[in-house]
Amino acid sequence: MIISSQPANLSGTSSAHMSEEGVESDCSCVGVAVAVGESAATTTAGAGTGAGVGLMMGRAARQMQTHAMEAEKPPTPPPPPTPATATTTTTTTAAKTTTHRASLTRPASESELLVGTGTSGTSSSGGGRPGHRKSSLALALTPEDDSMDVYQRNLMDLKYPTVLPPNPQLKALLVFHKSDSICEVVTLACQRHQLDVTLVKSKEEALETLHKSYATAQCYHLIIIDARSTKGLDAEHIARTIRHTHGHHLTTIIAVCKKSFFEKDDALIALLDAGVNRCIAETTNLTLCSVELKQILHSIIRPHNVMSTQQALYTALHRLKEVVLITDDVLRIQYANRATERLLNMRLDEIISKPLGDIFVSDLSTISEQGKSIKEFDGILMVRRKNQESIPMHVRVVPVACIGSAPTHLIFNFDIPGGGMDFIATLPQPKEAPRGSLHSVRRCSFDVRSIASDGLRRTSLAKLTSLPLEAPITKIINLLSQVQENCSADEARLIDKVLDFLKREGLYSPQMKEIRTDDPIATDLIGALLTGPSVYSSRRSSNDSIIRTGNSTRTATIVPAKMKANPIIMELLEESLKWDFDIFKLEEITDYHPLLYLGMEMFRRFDVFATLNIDENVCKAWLAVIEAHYHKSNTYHNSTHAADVMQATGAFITQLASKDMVMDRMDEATALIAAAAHDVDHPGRSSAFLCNSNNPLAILYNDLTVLESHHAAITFKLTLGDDKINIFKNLDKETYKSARSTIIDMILATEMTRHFEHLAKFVSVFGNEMEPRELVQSEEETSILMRRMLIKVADVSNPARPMQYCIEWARRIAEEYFMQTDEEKQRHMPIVMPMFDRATCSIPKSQIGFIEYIIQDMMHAWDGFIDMPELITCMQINYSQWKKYDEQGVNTLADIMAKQPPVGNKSSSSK
Ligand SMILES: Nc1ncnc2c1ncn2[C@@H]1O[C@@H]2COP(=O)(O)O[C@H]2[C@H]1O
Repeated sequence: MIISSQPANLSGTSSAHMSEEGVESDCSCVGVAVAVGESAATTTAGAGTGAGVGLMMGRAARQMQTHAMEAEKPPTPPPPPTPATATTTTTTTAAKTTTHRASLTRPASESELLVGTGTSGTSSSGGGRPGHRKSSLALALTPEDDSMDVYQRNLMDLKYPTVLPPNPQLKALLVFHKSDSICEVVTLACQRHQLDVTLVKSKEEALETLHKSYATAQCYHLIIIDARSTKGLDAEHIARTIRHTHGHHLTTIIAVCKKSFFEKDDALIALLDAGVNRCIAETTNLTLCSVELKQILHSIIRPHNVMSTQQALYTALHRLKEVVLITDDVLRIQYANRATERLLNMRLDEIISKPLGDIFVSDLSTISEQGKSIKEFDGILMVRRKNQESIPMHVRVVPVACIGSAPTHLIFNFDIPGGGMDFIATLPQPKEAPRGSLHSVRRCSFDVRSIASDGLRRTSLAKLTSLPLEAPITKIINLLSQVQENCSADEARLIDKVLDFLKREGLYSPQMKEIRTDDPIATDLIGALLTGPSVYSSRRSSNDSIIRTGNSTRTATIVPAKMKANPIIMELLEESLKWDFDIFKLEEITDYHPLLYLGMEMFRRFDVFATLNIDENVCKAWLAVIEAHYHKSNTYHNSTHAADVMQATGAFITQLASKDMVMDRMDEATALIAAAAHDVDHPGRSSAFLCNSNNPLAILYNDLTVLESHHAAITFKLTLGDDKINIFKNLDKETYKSARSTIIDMILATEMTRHFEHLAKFVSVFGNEMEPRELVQSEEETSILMRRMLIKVADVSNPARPMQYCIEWARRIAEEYFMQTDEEKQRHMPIVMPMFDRATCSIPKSQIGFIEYIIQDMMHAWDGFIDMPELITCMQINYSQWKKYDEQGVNTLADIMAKQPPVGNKSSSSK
């Protein structure tokens, strides 16, 4: 006695709604996968577009037209089953039990076998070798009889080739609490049908075995659970759990129940509801059990295999470049492939279930009439796209009967009159993975063979695919390509654009075109800051001479200045962590040694002496030497700027700590050291200038990150070059290595050509709702991003300082730019920022541009992270002030300075 479940276990695939008749009908009209020429078999997702039609038609359809109706004839009936003989069933040793093997591999006795063979199914007949399945063709083409000669006969009968379903060695997992006689009979029945049997005794063991089988892609096709009593095993629970286990939603589950269960249906229905496909009654009769099992193999497991073949065909159809639409007999759209979406410029949900009349301008009555009389249509129809544009299409309509003789579906196959596919070319192209990505190479493995005529190329591509290399960007591109498989035409187009950008070089590099071209100051300044020096190289004049900058022989002559215990300095330094700290006053009262004083204060506050395990005097000497290597003649890039950046760094570290984002002591120390040294030996000219003048530094660093490379290198050259100033000398090797790497990374991060790259990365990690630690980045990677942003913001924080300081910094940088322009003019060099000409420059405009393009977003991102609203407030006040000056025509340095109250006692460097 058997109670069958609904074939609910088939749901979840697009083939779910197919009747078996539908499946059989399919065999007459496939061929798409071959026509598409893509690796359909590798893609299982995406084909399930919701169509409930078991019919296919593609390029092959054209040639098939004349045979189409023939194809609708019922398939050739399979020959009757061949009676099995006793001698054909002596193959029970096939089973490879992995668990409790000893109890299962007992060969069946002759008598048992004789009893069991009378009515058993046929697939084990024919002398099949133990553990070896017969030709897959047999199962595929002759569902009721798998002997080779029958297969050949049927193949001859088939007008159109079919796709063979997979035919793996079937594996059965038996979950029996104990190996009693029932368990033995089930085992023997399985072995009789050449199933590879594994026996387990508990739910845990069963799930572990299933997990392993999934992990090794060796899933079980059949699971038989002992459901006779809930004492040993809770079959209902096991079935439910299995259904929720990865890879087992389609596995066939059988429950062996007590005979008495079949008298009241509650228990059986509960089992079926839990995901069991069929309940069978316990029996010690091997024949009965074997027949039950054979029926299960035929009625459940084989259809699953056939269904999986349909999935491959759906995938092929989905990828087809030709437009294929399938309607039901009343012309409601049941299926549309992706080419249809592109043609109509509509999403699938806008197409499916709609009356066909919605997309055709032409009268369709002829088609439906002809459909009823089972004739084909071949002619021109006007198709209406989403934008109401009408286009003529050559349409072929083939009626298909799935059940009975009346057509149940109509297959529409479109192309352009005259065969020109130019129209399609103007639409978004099929979603191929970007060229060059490993994904594209993998997906197009068939194409590789056909396109690459020379074997060498083929081999190298094949090698490429097997390399375990995949950049994160490739992963992103692959993921997006996967998304494209199933999205609407509009979304696919957008993703195309995204992919286009992702494939470009310099992902995070700013694009000049985004800068307003009618704003020459912004164009000049931002262009000079954000683009590499190469843009200027073509403008280099031939008579440029090599100049030497800096003085790298100062080390020996530096004598650390005696620090005066000046109460005014000490009082000022009390405020050294405040955002409105007066760095210019410190510059003045320390006699232009702000870095030494501020540096010592910061080192003391953040316990750097202890962290580096170094004497205070070494630190003092180090600061003095570093300060001495800042050029006093620079109006902006002097040691006051270094002290200012160090002060901002200290303020940020303090704020981070107050927000429970404490940096470790070494990170604090390295951040302060990097800040102090980040512009050391700056020549007061930009990298572009150095490149244009063939400066030795530009030659040394190949025009790349010239100044920042120099600042980092000279920092270590000076530090390691003199034991008296070597602040790292007591660090162990590993700690030193890591500290050095952090300092170099931070100094290099101040290079403005990579400004947007750093900002974008920071925002993508910290601007996210998720906790940074939940993102792909490691903790170390996120802390690197944070440190880079910290020093960058500190470096260009001057527009977010209180207004009088902001204006003074603007004056200093403008003056330094002017001096560069002066020299460029004088030496007939390319002028990097022509607008920074002291005679004509508008300082407010330059500051407005600088804030708008560089500072604003960064400050908001940083404030969002660190929570220092005073940065934003100051920046906004300054911005309004610059706007006001601009409106008032207060442009030159002189005009602006005339409006300011005195700041400190201006030095020669700040005049
Ligand atoms: N207020 C400002 N106005 C214009 N440019 C600035 C200003 N502050 C900093 N900069 C530029 O930003 C750059 C940051 O890196 P540098 O310190 O090498 O050089 C800096 C200057 O070129």
